[in-house]
Amino acid sequence: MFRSDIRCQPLTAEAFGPFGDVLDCAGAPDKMINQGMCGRFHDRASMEFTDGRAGLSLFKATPRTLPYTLNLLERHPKGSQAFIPMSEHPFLVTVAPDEDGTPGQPLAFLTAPGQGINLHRGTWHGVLTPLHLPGLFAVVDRIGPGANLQEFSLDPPYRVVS
Ligand SMILES: NC(=O)N[C@@H](O)C(=O)O
Ligand code: NI
Repeated sequence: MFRSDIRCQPLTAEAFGPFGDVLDCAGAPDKMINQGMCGRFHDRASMEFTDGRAGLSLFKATPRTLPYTLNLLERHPKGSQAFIPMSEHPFLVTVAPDEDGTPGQPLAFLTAPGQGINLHRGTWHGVLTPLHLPGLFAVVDRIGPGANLQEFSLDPPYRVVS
């Protein structure tokens, strides 16, 4: 029993703007560095780490398959969270607007190969959801005291479809 289906859409900066930043090398670099041998796509994420600091972690997550049962959303009130894939595979990103402290209608995005995301502080999201092995990601998020995780169970769940 599902509440409804959510159809995946391609991840674009415009559609994802209310929820976070898209990290990719679209278009021309902001600057060429290293004697012209490297394009720098400069300062592309709006990161926050309230009462804490930035941490860099590696996640090795189990790949899921579509259709995907979305039964949990969470958010981090004290910090942003960036997921940078360490393989050129698309992954699933699920987010939802906040409606008076609970998540509204979720949206589902499929990344293009090589795209990463930075979730803005407090954005409702599904947990990291790779669709292919190795499920390896670099993650930049808040390291600090106190709780930084609010979870919301979706019962009945949504079904995310391609
Ligand atoms: N809990 C944790 O470190 N990861 C989650 O926040 C997630 O969004 O995957
Ligand atoms: Ni998270």
